[in-house]
Amino acid sequence: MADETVPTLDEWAGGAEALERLTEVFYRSVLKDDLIGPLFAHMDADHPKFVAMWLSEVFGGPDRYTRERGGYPHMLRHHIGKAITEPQRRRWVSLLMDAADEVALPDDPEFRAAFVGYIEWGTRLARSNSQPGATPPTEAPVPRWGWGVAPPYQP
Ligand code: HEM
Repeated sequence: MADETVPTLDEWAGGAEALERLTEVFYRSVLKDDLIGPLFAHMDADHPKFVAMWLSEVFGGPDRYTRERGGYPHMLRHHIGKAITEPQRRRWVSLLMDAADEVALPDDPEFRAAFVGYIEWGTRLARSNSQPGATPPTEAPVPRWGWGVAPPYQP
């Protein structure tokens, strides 16, 4: 059973609003980036909102991406065949971390460790699922990410 006294990562981050601010700033810099900008040239204007919904659900918030956007299968379809390279993955991570600082997501060690842990995991899956001939599972729940070994420090 979840420990009710420990906030979710979504709550700690500031909820949907904070994650939307994050993805707005992030995709603004992605679009200007030489290495990964071209991959996103035709993205939906609401793409930042959809990715914020995904992140909020992963981090323990409401299951809006599953209910309103098609869940894991829909997200997966967007990565299939994109042949994301390791330098592109690293740039994606790096720009997201810059955006996290810019919008002032909580910068305590516990939150950032959990946040970067999911982002490393998720981007490595996105890269491998995007390779030609990849056969990732086509059905799966949206993953749920928690604090791991270091919940918020409470003296
Ligand atoms: C934790 C890592 C990642 C997450 C959570 C994530 C999440 C998502 C989601 C939710 C969508 C679908 C949005 C929708 O519902 O319309 C999407 C699409 C996409 N993602 Fe990712 N992604 C990740 C990593 C990456 C990486 C590393 C790249 C490439 C460097 C990438 C490239 C794309 C592209 C090109 C699309 C389609 C954009 C379009 O609409 O044209 N993603 N991603």
